[in-house]
Parts: sequence; C-alpha cells; structure tokens
Amino acid sequence: MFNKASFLTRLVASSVRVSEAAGGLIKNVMAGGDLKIIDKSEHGSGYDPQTEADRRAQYCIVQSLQKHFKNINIIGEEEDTTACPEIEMGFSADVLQMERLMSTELKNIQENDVVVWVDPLDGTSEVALAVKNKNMALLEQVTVLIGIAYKGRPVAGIIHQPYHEKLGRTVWAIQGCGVHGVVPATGNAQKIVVTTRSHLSESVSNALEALKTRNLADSVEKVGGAGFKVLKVLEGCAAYVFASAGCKKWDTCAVEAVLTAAGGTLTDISGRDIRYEPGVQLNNTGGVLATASWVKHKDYIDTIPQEIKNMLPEISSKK
Ligand SMILES: Nc1ncnc2c1ncn2[C@@H]1O[C@H](COP(=O)(O)O)[C@@H](O)[C@H]1OP(=O)(O)O
Ligand SMILES: [Mg+2]
Ligand SMILES: [Mg+2]
Ligand SMILES: [Mg+2]
Repeated sequence: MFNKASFLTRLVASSVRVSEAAGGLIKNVMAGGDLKIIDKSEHGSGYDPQTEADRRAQYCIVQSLQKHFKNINIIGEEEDTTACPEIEMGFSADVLQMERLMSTELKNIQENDVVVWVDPLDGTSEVALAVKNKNMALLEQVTVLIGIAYKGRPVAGIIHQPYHEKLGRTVWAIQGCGVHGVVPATGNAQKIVVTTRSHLSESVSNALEALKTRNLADSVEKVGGAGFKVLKVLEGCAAYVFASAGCKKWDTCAVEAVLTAAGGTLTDISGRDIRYEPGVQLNNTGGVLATASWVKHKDYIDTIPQEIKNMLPEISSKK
C-alpha cells in the first residue's frame, strides 16, 4: 500500500508518524527533568533558547525521513543535534487514503522537487518557562512542525501537539484534500487576535492598537509558538498578528499549508506571500499575519499602518 502511493503521499504519511515520534521524545526529555538549555542568540540579540528536546527531536525527524527518502532537502531549525536511537519508519494509513483526492500535479511531485521545513519544537521559550515556574499548562503551546514546499509554496503540513489533552493530537493537510485532526471553526461572535507572548515589541503593540480601533480585534491573547497560534486561529480566533521580524520559515511553512486547506490565509503583514524555495532567506522579514476563513484577510492588511509595513520589508534572498 505504502510503496504504491505517490511520493508526496508517502512523505506526508511518514511525516505524521515522525512528528508523533518527535513528540514522544520531547515528553521523555521533559519527564527526565534536565533540559540542558543553551542560548543560541548572538551576543546582545536577546534570548534564543534550545533544549535537549529540540536537539533530539530534530535528529529523529531528519534521520527518520532520510531513511525513506535518501536525497530529500530538509531545512531544520537546529544545527546542533543529539543522536538518539529512535528512528520512526511507520506511516499513517489515513494519509494514504487521501491519494484519490490529490491533483495530478501533486501526484507527480518527485523527491528533488520539494523542500521540507522542520521545526522540531516550536515554543521552546514556553518549555523553559514551564519548567522554571512549574507551570506545566504552558506545555500545551508546544508543537512539532513539518512543512512541505513545492515550487516555493507550501503544499502539505503537519502540526503535532504532544500536550493536547492526555494523548496529544496531529493536525495535517495536503492541498485539495481537506484538514484532518481538527474541525475548523466557521465563525465567532468575538474577534480574538493572538500574538506573541515572548517577543512583544512596539511594532507588534502598535499594529494591535490599529486593529482594535477598526473593530478587527475585540480582545488580544498572548500565547507562545507559531504552531499553537495557528491552531488557535483554526479553533475560533480571528487572526494571528506578528508585526515584527524573528519568526522563521520553519515556523510558518507547515502552519500555512494547514490553515490554507481550512480556508484561511497566511502572508506577511503587507499581504505578500511567504516563499519557501531552497536558498531563500530563512527569516520572515515581513512579519506574519494569519487569518481565519471567516474574516477578511485584506481588512487586516489594510489596517496595519504603513509605517510599520515600511519597517518590515521583504528580503527574499539570503545574499
Ligand atoms: N526573535 C526570535 N528569535 C528566534 N525565534 C523566534 C523569534 N521570534 C519568534 N521566533 C520563533 O517563532 C515562534 C513564534 O514566536 P512567538 O511565540 O514569539 O510568537 C517562537 O516559538 C520561535 O520558535 P521556536 O520556539 O521554535 O524557537
Ligand atoms: Mg519555532
Ligand atoms: Mg523550534
Ligand atoms: Mg528556536
């Protein structure tokens, strides 16, 4: 069954199981209690934590995917990893069922046509804070993100949330095949906007103030992680607004694929598409704006002040 499926179907079917294996490793490290946190930030550029869970999860994801797909181009967040014996070779039979809905173009995609963007643990700051403050409720904000880009744009994504209720959950989508693992909200009387908990800045606050004056943000919730914020948008929040730089392509590729499949939209704060081809700039220099299917993305774009947009230009190439 697995071997007969198209490359993209097999990649997503494997990635679902691999994301869950990474979630298991994250839980093991947490249970062990020693996070071995290091600060990745360049001198004076803020705090950018990495834990043993980030390092192990990245190793497991990359090694597992390379076992099935030898030459696959994976761009993951972590450069330093910790070798671990857990290699996941399983696949999701539910994903294989979706092959019948896929377009011919997607079925014809080959291994060297894609870039896989991996965030082995999104919400590292929240993990560090959960342990420091003994507030384990924050762990709900942790996700494992695997996004698949073809011709520079996301075509499939996996968001695994290890601490959702008791067992965790995996939300995934392939373009044209619907969203699985969550029932997207179709509206909400309140327009709740989610934004960063740990990277607040003046431009983020000013963008939110502008949205409030136009009744596009009835209230604001500050939570961690790009994955968790997009899950919130899928489940009833109106928008995710991050009018600042710092978020990277591995934070947005998977979530954009899932949100788009649910009828939502994700762009930078000026309304430009985010690109995911090889060699592209890793930073989302234009910020991030994600909206639910039931609000107008353009209203949010039009309301964010031009001076904030000017501070966040698109820089498409690394050089
Ligand atoms: N200044 C930054 N430096 C490093 N990572 C950032 C920065 N801003 C955002 N991120 C990444 O984007 C995610 C969403 O940001 P926020 O929670 O502030 O809205 C964070 O969890 C973090 O991912 P990660 O936890 O994988 O390092
Ligand atoms: Mg991240
Ligand atoms: Mg991460
Ligand atoms: Mg990080």
